[in-house]
Amino acid sequence: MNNIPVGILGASGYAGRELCALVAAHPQLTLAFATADRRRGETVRVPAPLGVAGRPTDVTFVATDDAPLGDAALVFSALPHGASAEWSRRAHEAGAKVVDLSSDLRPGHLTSELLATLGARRSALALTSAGVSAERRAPTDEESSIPYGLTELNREAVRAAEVVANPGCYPTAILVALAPLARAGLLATGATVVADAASGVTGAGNSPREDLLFGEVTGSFRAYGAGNVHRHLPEMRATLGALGADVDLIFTPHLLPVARGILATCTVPVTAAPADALAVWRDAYAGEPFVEVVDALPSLADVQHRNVVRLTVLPVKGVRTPTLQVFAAIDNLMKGAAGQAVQNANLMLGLDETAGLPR
Ligand SMILES: NC(=O)C1=CN([C@@H]2O[C@H](COP(=O)(O)OP(=O)(O)OC[C@H]3O[C@@H](n4cnc5c(N)ncnc54)[C@H](OP(=O)(O)O)[C@@H]3O)[C@@H](O)[C@H]2O)C=CC1
Ligand SMILES: CC(=O)N[C@@H](CCC(=O)OP(=O)(O)O)C(=O)O
Repeated sequence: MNNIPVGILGASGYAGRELCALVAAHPQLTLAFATADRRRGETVRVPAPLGVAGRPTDVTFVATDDAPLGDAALVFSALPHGASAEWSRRAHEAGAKVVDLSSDLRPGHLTSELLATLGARRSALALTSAGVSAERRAPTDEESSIPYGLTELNREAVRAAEVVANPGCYPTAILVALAPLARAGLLATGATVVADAASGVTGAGNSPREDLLFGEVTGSFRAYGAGNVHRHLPEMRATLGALGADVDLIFTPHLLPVARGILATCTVPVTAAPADALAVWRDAYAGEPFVEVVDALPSLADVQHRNVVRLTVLPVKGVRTPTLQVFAAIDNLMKGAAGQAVQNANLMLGLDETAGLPR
């Protein structure tokens, strides 16, 4: 299958631009439309993604209202949360499969308020009445047919799906780091897992914000969303719960003065320290094309412009409770957003999962 038409909503944003580059260089996809409202009518030159053969391509933005949704076999929505779910519904009703990059459709984010707003979306996205009455919590599999698109954890559901909720960038790094422990039953009930993570500023999108000005960010480093209140906690809690872990998660994001990349350090008390801790991750991700389990501590330079999670694990010395530290690095725009969205789209369209993706 070649020349499969795909559309991109929010194509002028950071994630949308990355999607334009990946789609333009993809061997089997072709761009049906790319939307931007403030920059409607503008033509931009999109370079080929690093690590993927291809030439620069010109992309002309159309207004979101003018997007020919029905022309696309699959639509990526890289719109801000709040706006995205409604456009995902429209794209799906127009006949397209959908990968929604926002938090709107992720587990733990579907609220009764959002579901009420979406109204007709219920049947289109196969949510049952149980989902509509749900308060802020993860819908069960019976309530929602929208898989959480953390591909390595949910591959078969993604392959069969019409609509996929692409994960947040921090959860991609942290959940890939923690999932093998949850699956191996090594997380004690009630244990406290601490995840500290730092992200480059493209994680915040490209809408103007005073706290993201060069002068505010450069040469500095700070936490934000502190007090365990960040928007990504619900999807991480829901996913850990679905993997059988009953733990407390404390997550603190930090803003790093680089353009792209996330490094997450997860400190995890375990029921018993495995003799060869790294083997747990090597076994869990054997054969995974986009997970690199390595001996050395991963850095942002290792993963920038690549659709991978690179991780390692070390036992923590000098503490009474057996404890591991898992270090995971990703590119927030690639495995954390556009790359993983294309990985999911490849599966949904019956293509090779790795097609068009920089490793
Ligand atoms: N940046 C990242 O690392 C990650 C982002 N995401 C998610 O991906 C999505 C896109 O993120 P990002 O690219 O960073 O965001 P940006 O703010 O950089 O881009 C947002 C895009 O949406 C358009 N847009 C904004 N508001 C509306 C609206 N009300 N209706 C229609 N179009 C609108 C913007 O264009 P215009 O203003 O011209 O309309 C722009 O094209 C978000 O949901 C984000 O949460 C997920 C994981 C990681
Ligand atoms: C540095 C920065 O601000 N990062 C963003 C996360 C980006 C992301 O993953 O976004 P969504 O969950 O919105 O899709 C934040 O902390 O809100």
